[in-house]
Amino acid sequence: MREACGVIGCVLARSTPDGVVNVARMIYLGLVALQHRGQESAGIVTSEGPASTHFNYQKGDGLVAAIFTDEKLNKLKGDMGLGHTRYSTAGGRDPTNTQPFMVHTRHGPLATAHNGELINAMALRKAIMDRGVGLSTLSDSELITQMLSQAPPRGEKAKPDWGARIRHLIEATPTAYSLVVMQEDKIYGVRDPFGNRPLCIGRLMPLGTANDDEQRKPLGWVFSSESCAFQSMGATLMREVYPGEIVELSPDGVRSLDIVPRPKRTAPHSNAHGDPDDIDHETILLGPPPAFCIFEYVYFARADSVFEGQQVYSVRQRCGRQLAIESPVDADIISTVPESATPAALGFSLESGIPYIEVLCKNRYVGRSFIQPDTRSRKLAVAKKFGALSENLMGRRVVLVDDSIVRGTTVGPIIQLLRQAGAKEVHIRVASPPLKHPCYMGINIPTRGELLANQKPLEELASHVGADSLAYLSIEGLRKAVRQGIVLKNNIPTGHCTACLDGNYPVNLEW
Ligand SMILES: O=P(O)(O)OC[C@H]1O[C@H](OP(=O)(O)OP(=O)(O)O)[C@H](O)[C@@H]1O
Ligand SMILES: NC(=O)CC[C@H](N)C(=O)O
Ligand code: SF4
Ligand SMILES: [Mg+2]
Repeated sequence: MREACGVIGCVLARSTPDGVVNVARMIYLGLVALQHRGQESAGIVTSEGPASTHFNYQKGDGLVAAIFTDEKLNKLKGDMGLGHTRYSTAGGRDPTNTQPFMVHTRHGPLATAHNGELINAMALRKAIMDRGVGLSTLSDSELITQMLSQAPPRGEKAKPDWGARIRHLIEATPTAYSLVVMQEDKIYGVRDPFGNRPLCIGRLMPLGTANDDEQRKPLGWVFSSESCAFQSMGATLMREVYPGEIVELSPDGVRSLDIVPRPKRTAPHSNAHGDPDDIDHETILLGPPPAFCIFEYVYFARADSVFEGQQVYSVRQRCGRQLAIESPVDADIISTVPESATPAALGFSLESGIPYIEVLCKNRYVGRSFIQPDTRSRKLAVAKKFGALSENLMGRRVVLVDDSIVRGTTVGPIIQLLRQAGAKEVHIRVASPPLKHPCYMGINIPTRGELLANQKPLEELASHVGADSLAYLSIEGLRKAVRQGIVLKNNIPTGHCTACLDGNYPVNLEW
């Protein structure tokens, strides 16, 4: 499986003295924390203020730490900026698709960074080209940048109305996107009305003082795909951007401009915390439920990130507990396929009372996913990533928990490895339901045929991969584990996309 992208936006407070915070370095730290979301390319764009005729930018291929040398970071001057770390879903790996995207508009430079995939990209592309606008890439994210560079159909008075432009974009494309948009001295954070991809707001705080955010003056404000980035930046989580919400960060603070519900619109004002304070719940409740990607909980996000008021780690642990209830095994030890499955394996162990013991040593220098062209390379890729802890395994009946099976690239060779190292039995327990349908919303889940769960009937999968038994968590079990810890302010409704599991896409696909 491939990850989603990671986005960052950062604005310094007007009162922050020069030289106290280096924005480019803050964004860099945030991107390093979001590295698990994309490993193909990354970029940072900074602005030196509303009077500037251009933005400063640096982009490159590969991992964040390798791209942004001291020399490059020193060139990124300015008190606000955007960052992006990419896994391509549209337009391929070509360097022209590396984000953030930038264009010069009638009102100065504009930059955008996008996590997700526009489900109606083809139609939007055609509409933009029909207006005589040329596009320079095949990326869906360029379409967003182009649409925002034009006035909305209702027109504008003397100045551009960025809230109205973004609202028009949201109305034109229902999902899937979390965006950061920089223009003049503002950064806008936007989640699509289904809230399919994550985005949260943080306060950049002075370091080494008491942990009382309300009493201290923030040094600035940040957007991030995941809250795990805030700790690395010395920021604290304020809240998530709500589905359909447009939030503005400026040197003066955080302001909620609008929430575009599914399907009607309200216009809330915001209080001192940037929270919308007059949400029209009736209108929001009338629409279909939100569709936050449930796989953020299962696999994509870092375990210390918080979504919907709960830490991802706790959800994964509850998935493991639920799996132990649904598919118990008589065994000697419970173990994990490091890393993202570890909380689920611990949950399985706690629920079953069977001890948790590590059986695989993971090479920390091998990245998350390893897509190799042929079977031999794939098997060797597993050997490259994992070594067996044979003394923990010898003669034992092992339950091996993984968070998900996509192509089955990992599971088969690992079972072989454990047996060769002396395991007596290997039982596979998967802490998510079978993946049967492709994703069109920003995650590269392959075609139906490539998905292991579609290759054999469930009863035959264990012998197909060489396990003594194999069982998945049920869809209801996953939903229960996710819903149990949700804590939301303002009674905003919740809902999760489970399309890759049950084929129920949040919107009608146009093809
Ligand atoms: O069935 P497959 O096609 O092999 O894909 C599933 C595996 O890929 C992921 O791990 P990954 O190595 O990407 O990341 P991790 O180290 O965070 O677990 C996931 O956690 C599974 O282990
Ligand atoms: N993984 C993502 O979120 C990708 C964003 C965008 N569709 C791109 O391909 O650049
Ligand atoms: S189809 Fe699956 S991976 Fe894609 S958004 Fe929905 S839950 Fe997430
Ligand atoms: Mg894994």
